[in-house]
Amino acid sequence: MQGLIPRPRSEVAPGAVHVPDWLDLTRQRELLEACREWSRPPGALRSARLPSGGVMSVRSVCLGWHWYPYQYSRTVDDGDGREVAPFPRWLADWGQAAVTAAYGAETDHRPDIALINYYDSTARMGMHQDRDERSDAPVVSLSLGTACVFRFGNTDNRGKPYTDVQLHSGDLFVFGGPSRYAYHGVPRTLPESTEPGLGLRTGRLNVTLRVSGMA
Ligand SMILES: O=C(O)CCC(=O)C(=O)O
Ligand SMILES: [Fe+2]
Repeated sequence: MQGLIPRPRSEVAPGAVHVPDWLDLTRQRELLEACREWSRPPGALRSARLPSGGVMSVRSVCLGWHWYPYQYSRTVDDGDGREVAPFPRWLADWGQAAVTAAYGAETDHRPDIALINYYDSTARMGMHQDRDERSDAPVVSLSLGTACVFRFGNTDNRGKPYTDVQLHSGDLFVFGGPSRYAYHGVPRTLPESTEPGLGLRTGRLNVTLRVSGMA
């Protein structure tokens, strides 16, 4: 939430940078509108099934490459088999600008995967590494709606040491370099904290932009 007290940017771990309020309300609304578009059937948000038999509590849709545990495909292999929706050029531009904002240096960062996750008030995400990409380029994360506790850990295991950060609507988080393969997760959302001007009544959206390293 773009409150009265500005929240400082912070480097949570080397290469892991939190930039509060990176997206102003106009940009947040644009991204929300796009998420709504991407979530419309046949795209439709779905809960991925884990090999363990469990079902993820977040609902998601992908652009560019379709992710399901634990691989990428050009087709929705765990659904109706259709081709994944294209990754738009403007979103790659946002990804590039995000990396520049986080690291303070121009880059030629060109993401080609977006994972859009929707969290209702009970959804969470266990500690995991993002390691199904064949590129060690940074991961860009954008948040909309309800805030959450984002747990950013270490590269060795799911446990401590970790740092809990609150991600609010409009916040950017980038993890790359030595933090690219750090474990991270969302232990809970904070449903009492919404962004009133956004137009998302409940829940949280998170969009991660990634480089597949695949052709
Ligand atoms: O929702 C978030 O902030 C993190 C999402 C995430 O870690 C993922 O999609 O791999
Ligand atoms: Fe992740």
